[in-house]
Amino acid sequence: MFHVLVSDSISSDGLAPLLNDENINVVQKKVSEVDDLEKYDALLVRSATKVTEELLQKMTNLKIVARAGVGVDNIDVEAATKYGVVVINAPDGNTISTAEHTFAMMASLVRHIPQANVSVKSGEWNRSAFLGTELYGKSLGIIGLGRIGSEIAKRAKAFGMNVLVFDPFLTKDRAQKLGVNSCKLDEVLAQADIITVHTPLTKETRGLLGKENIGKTKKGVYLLNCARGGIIDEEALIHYLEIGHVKGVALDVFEVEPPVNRKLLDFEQVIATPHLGASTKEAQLNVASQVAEEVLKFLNGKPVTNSINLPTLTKDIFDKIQPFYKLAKKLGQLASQYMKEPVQHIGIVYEGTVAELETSFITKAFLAGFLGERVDSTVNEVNAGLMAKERGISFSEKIASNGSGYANCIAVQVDGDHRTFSVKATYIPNYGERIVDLNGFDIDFYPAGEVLYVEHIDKPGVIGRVGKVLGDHGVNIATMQVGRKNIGGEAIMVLTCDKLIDDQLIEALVQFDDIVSAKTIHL
Ligand SMILES: NC(=O)C1=CN([C@@H]2O[C@H](COP(=O)(O)OP(=O)(O)OC[C@H]3O[C@@H](n4cnc5c(N)ncnc54)[C@H](O)[C@@H]3O)[C@@H](O)[C@H]2O)C=CC1
Ligand SMILES: O=C(O)CCC(=O)C(=O)O
Repeated sequence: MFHVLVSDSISSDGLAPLLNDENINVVQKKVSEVDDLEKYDALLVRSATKVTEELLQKMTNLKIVARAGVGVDNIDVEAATKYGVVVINAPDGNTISTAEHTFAMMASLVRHIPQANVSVKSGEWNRSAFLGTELYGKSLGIIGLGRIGSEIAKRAKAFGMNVLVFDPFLTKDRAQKLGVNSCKLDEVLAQADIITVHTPLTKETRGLLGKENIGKTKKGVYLLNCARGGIIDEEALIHYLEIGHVKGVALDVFEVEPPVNRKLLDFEQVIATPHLGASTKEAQLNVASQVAEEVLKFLNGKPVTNSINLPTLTKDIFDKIQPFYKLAKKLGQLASQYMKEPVQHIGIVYEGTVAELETSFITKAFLAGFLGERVDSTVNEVNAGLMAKERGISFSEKIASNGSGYANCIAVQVDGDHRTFSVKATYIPNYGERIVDLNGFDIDFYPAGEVLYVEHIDKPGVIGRVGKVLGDHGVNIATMQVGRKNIGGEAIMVLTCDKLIDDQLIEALVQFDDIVSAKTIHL
């Protein structure tokens, strides 16, 4: 008998596969009301239950946590991974509902429907107070064109809106297919009449619309957040509402839920819902049945698809693959940070001993590393292939014989909209990972920590200048490697540093004529 705890309100119809299984005992109670937490094999949550490390420590028999929804920011995925607990979600069950809710919020916002509703119900008939704006012909800025953003784009086009999108990972092909204009963030900010955010909450997106960026928007802009509290900074919003720069705001999500920032909610031109994006019968049935079926499969020893953290390989095979899996993931992070532009194709070639292993899993590890820099924490080797395809990135793998001269070698080429990036790496048992070729330059370094990548002309004094700039900024160099194709020609320098390299340091480096570019990469 398996014990399953459902600790948030999840559709009972959707839970039917679990409720109807006589080998499964389902308890529907809040975590705080359960005193035998240690007996449960599975935990099903929405966003109210916080799956903390402390809770995981108490649930000693727990094998799987299922999130009936998309965002897993209420689950400590790292701690779950540490305790060997699989975390799954239902990534697309609530996409349509959230897109429709956002659209409803947008229409309500520009036509003052919530305010007019309150006014009529209180006995007033004040038609002139609620003069609205048409959506037709307006420019809608969408930040984050994933599942939800794409559905909003389709609806906006049907309303005759001009759709401007900022998503650093949006390819030309996908933008063309959806009929949207792919823009830089500043272009969206400057041109959009209405801006809606649909990214996950990550360290890059927290405060994405903060004091500086909201300041770049048109006076009279409308802003919406139906993704995650914190992507639009609440204090900055208050400021721009107070000075009349922002005309109206629609919020479904808040930095703290329920919201504590009453000042924001007190503005007449702010409309709000209590995190209702996914609250439809359909979405709740979808996400509940998706996770119920996955949990049932998992408890019966079958592989699951929407796993956030753990791979589904046997330990024996995983142990052999692990060094290459770790290396491939780092290569993915390296390529993603180097490219910082839309990518069309990723080609991976395996040589030597690595080619005898389950390379499709290693390719997925590369994709997980690559997409993890761009999408959110829900990317892993289980879902990376699907996610890459969804984002218009094709990938291929080949097995080659010899060539590199190393006992094993992973060679990757990434083709972007404007350029190509290539890297070769090897794993030497008892020694470690080495990058042995970067963009066609022979090099040899251990990929870890803060990496400074400098493209320069091979001339005397360049290395000294770089060293001095780092010294002047208090950055200690741990290792340094140079590579060139011919004397006096193009060259690269790869330094690993003991401290974060900031934008000022990069600006100081690119002042020199012989330094073509400088980038930081965190591995
Ligand atoms: N209000 C609600 O009830 C719901 C809210 N959500 C939230 O909506 C978010 C988006 O959901 P999906 O569309 O399913 O996710 P998704 O993963 O399909 O799309 C996210 C998109 O954001 C883009 N992105 C990542 N970092 C970015 C950045 N710095 N700047 C611009 N774009 C960036 C990614 O490239 C991707 O295309 C979820 O992470 C979740 O937090 C999801 C469902 C319901
Ligand atoms: O469970 C809910 O209603 C919240 C949905 C959500 O925010 C998500 O799926 O990320």
